[in-house]
Amino acid sequence: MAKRAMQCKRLVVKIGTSSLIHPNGKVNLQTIDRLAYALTALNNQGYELVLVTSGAIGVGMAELGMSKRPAVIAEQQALAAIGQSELMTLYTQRFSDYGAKIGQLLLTHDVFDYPMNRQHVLDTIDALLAQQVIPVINENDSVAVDELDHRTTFGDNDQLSALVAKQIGADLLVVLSDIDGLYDRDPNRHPNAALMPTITQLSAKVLAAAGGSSTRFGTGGMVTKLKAAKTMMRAGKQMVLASGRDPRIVLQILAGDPVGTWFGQPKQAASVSQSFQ
Ligand SMILES: Nc1ncnc2c1ncn2[C@@H]1O[C@H](COP(=O)(O)OP(=O)(O)O)[C@@H](O)[C@H]1O
Ligand SMILES: N[C@@H](CCC(=O)OP(=O)(O)O)C(=O)O
Repeated sequence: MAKRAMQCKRLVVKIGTSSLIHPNGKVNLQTIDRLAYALTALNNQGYELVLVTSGAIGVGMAELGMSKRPAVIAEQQALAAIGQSELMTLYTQRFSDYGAKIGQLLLTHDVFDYPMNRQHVLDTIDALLAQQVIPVINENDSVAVDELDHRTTFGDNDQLSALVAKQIGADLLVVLSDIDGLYDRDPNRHPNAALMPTITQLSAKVLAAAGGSSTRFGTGGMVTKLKAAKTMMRAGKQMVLASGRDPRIVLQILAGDPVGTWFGQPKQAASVSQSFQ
């Protein structure tokens, strides 16, 4: 297969809990290390990038040796408070191993609804990027209760990452998940499911393919990832959904390797779809 034509200067990379935590509940240090390596490599090449990371609750559970996520919201928030600082410690260590600096932003989606708050966030991100510091974003879990229990249709890091990408004018959102792309059915439930490499329209068939999460640590499943794709496509931008098993895949994505599922507008797909002839 030929390469995809990826025109990109500014990108957002989102990684989900299920890529950061082993099935046994321990933190996946190799994934964090490889993510830090890949993003630092891109930073050094001159890309402007932002990391949106989940994992605060998962790392908090690992810290306390808990195997089951508590149902009580305040307990989840307490775990996020514990895990977020540990997560940032791990990122700070690993990024500094490769010579990159990072800065933390904890956001709620509604900051973008208020022009002054929005401007402050955008100014902060711009100032970090101007210093080649990589902004590392998570949802502010002690405030953003909606997302923790998914009682509302909005709010999770898949959609937050798309919102951030749109607001900062990123060309590309890369969503790293525990699955290597969008399938025509949930592959964890249907072994014969087929990967869909290129999506130019979120048709009823595509939307119907998306199920929820079937893992212990993930939350949104494919539904929130397609909502993120919709935000990017409407903004005229691209998204790639790929496996977070080895985050160095981001380097392959930017090199145009046809991995995962590419989402974009039909006119952008002209160059992309040639790769699948
Ligand atoms: N059509 C589909 N294609 C791929 N994955 C799907 C689909 N429908 C549901 N899923 C589920 O979505 C999961 C990924 O979402 P999630 O568990 O929230 O991961 P993350 O923590 O990476 O955000 C997959 O493991 C899979 O079980
Ligand atoms: N903000 C929460 C995670 C929310 C979330 O969207 O999780 P995921 O579905 O794993 O990307 C945390 O850091 O634990």
